[in-house]
Amino acid sequence: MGSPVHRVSMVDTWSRQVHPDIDSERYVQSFDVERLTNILDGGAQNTVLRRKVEMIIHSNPEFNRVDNYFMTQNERYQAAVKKTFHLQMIAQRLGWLEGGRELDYAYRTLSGDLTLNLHRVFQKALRSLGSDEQIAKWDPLCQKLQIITTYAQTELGHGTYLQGLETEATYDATTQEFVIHSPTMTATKWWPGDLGRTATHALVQAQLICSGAPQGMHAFIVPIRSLEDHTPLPGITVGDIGPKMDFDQTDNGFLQLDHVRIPRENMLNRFAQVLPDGTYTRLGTVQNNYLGMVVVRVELLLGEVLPLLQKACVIAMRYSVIRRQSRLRPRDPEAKVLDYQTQQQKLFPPLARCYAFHFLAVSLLEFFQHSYTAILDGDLSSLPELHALTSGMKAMVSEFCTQGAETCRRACGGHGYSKLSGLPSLVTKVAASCTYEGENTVLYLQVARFLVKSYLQAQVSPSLSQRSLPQSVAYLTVPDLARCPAQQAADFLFPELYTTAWAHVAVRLIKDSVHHLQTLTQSGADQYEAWNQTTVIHLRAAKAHCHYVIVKTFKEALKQLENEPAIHQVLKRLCDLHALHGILTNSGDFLYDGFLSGAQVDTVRTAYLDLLRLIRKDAILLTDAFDFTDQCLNSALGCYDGNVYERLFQWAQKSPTNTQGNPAYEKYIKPLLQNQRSKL
Ligand SMILES: CCCCCCC/C=C/C(=O)SCCNC(=O)CCNC(=O)[C@H](O)C(C)(C)COP(=O)(O)OP(=O)(O)OC[C@H]1O[C@@H](n2cnc3c(N)ncnc32)[C@H](O)[C@@H]1OP(=O)(O)O
Ligand SMILES: Cc1cc2nc3c(=O)[nH]c(=O)nc-3n(C[C@H](O)[C@H](O)[C@H](O)COP(=O)(O)OP(=O)(O)OC[C@H]3O[C@@H](n4cnc5c(N)ncnc54)[C@H](O)[C@@H]3O)c2cc1C
Repeated sequence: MGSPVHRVSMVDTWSRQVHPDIDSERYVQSFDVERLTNILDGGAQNTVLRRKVEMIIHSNPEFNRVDNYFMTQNERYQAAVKKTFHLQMIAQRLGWLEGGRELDYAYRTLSGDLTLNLHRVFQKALRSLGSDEQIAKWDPLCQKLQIITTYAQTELGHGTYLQGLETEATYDATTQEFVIHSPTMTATKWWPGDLGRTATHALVQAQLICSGAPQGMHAFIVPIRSLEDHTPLPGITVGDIGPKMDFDQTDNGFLQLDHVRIPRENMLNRFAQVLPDGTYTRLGTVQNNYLGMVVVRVELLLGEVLPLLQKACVIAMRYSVIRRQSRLRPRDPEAKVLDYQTQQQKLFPPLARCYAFHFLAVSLLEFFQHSYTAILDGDLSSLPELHALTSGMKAMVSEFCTQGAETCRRACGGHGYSKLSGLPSLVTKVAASCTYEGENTVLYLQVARFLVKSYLQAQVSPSLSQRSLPQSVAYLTVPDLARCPAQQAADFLFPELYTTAWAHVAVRLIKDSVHHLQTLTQSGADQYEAWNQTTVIHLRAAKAHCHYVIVKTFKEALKQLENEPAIHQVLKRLCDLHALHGILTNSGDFLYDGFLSGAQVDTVRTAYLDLLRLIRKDAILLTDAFDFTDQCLNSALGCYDGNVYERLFQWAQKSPTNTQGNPAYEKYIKPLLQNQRSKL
């Protein structure tokens, strides 16, 4: 078993006693929590390493985060720079490499406290879009922080529609340079992280113009600040975009370029290049230059988005066994709020999603690693499926993590509204993930486009396409059940059954979306108008497909755990809950064509409610298994020991509003009172 000491706060020396209400949740363990942590970490040796990294960080006062909630935007930024560079020094001393496990664990531990996230995005884009020589030149500079970089794609006028970007990169063959220019106000780069005050170089996505002809979006490395004193270079106007919903630690910035000249070698040229005389050559389509985004979408899920929901679940679950409110029976003591079925209904579906999304992200990463090397070598055959999968999964995971985090916040009642609970900042952070790296609706529609193509391919030659269709849509050719055979609640607890049910709904909705599209085009609408008039229908189909992929992946992950019965049992319950919750919240889609009857939906609900009861006894252990330290959670409600009220009270005392007197009294209240008194 894992040592609880590791998880207990090291900052609050007064609280060493674990609250009996949370202690009792850990008495009887129906599975080995430590083993589940190991599984989530990808092996026991990783757990050991992660904890070692956490110890190094937590024992270092430079990384203290207790004052975070009381800082201004400026203070947060400065603290983040300080911590980021301190971490880099530690990493250099201990030999932690970028991309290595130790630094990844350090980033996880300090998530939300560091800056230079876009420096890492730049590196991923460089490795995807740069030639081997370009990587060899720029990557070491990035690694040693000799240059600080950002990824500058979005403009004031365009974020989604990359073909609409206005920044120009015009090739001048006489000097063999590109002239990078923002021709309009709306061409101003807007949003890139680390740009406002920190970066020395930007990867600028711009429309390439060669011999007078536009060639679409390409990536250029542009120096923007002096390496001597960080002042903006000639032709560069740069600054911070101002207050945001969150991400105070990040200097999201703006950038205007006035005919800035860079050498020809600064265009990233793995997939396209400009020869000295201005001849342009390209491998495949211009969309290959979007590869950097695909990479980041995959890595975001496990690295950034999912931990936000996991943390929200840990906090809300722990608080819910400490918080006692009302009585279940008149003579009982007040009940833990987690014992109310409605509280379980709030918290257990997000908890189940934490696990579903974990196994999804692991499987997606495997698929990605498998196809990425081939793509870099010029074999682009897996790119359409990779793009569709990463787009869909990024959209669904961020959508449900955002929804789940807000549900957790509200499940904590009034205290969930206090920043000291940690929940508001989790909610506002995760909300951004629905927008950055591709706005979710837009990404779902990319999935829909892929589904329409795949469906049509499957129709042309079902037997041929059974072999040639990408694996994630192979189910489009599998003979479908018209009616669900399940009758009893227990029948719905077969992963094969509910995966088939989701496949049925996805196929029907995809077929329906294609039908509507074709009906409109046959009635005279052009293909673009027909597409727009059916996008609401396509969106639904894309979401059903994503549900199917996630349920199927969870089912397959369970299969790998069959030799660990206790863990298998508890995760199977979560998988069942996840799938059945999805059916219940989308029951119209299952009822529509009679796949399920009303009576069967009732039976699904019976099975689902039973699962809530079963999961209840393991709920705290299932969140303990995420193994976040108290420092990492930084929540007065979510600490391992459950001493919620003491901590909330103590933390509130640190507020400057309590420690710095009340200047408003001296300035406004006192004079008014004195004035009134003098008139009496
Ligand atoms: C601690 C927290 C850290 C937080 C860090 C946050 C950092 C955030 C960074 C950012 O946000 S960077 C900016 C991200 N921006 C985006 O993601 C933009 C979103 N837009 C797009 O991805 C694309 O423009 C689009 C929406 C996919 C559409 O592009 P376009 O209009 O050019 O293409 P289409 O006409 O729709 O499609 C043509 C063809 O190309 C295929 N395709 C599109 N994208 C890709 C891709 N990435 N990879 C491969 N293929 C792609 C598409 O499927 C079409 O194929 P066919 O159907 O014609 O076969
Ligand atoms: C916190 C944060 C950090 C960011 N960091 C960076 C960064 O480092 N670098 C960078 O380059 N960018 C960054 N961005 C920008 C981000 O990538 C874009 O905001 C995002 O891609 C969405 O684009 P947009 O803002 O143009 O939204 P829009 O596309 O204008 O979306 C507005 C609405 O229009 C809808 N819409 C748009 N197009 C379509 C369509 N074709 N069909 C149907 N509906 C459509 C959307 O669904 C949405 O409802 C960041 C943004 C945030 C919030």
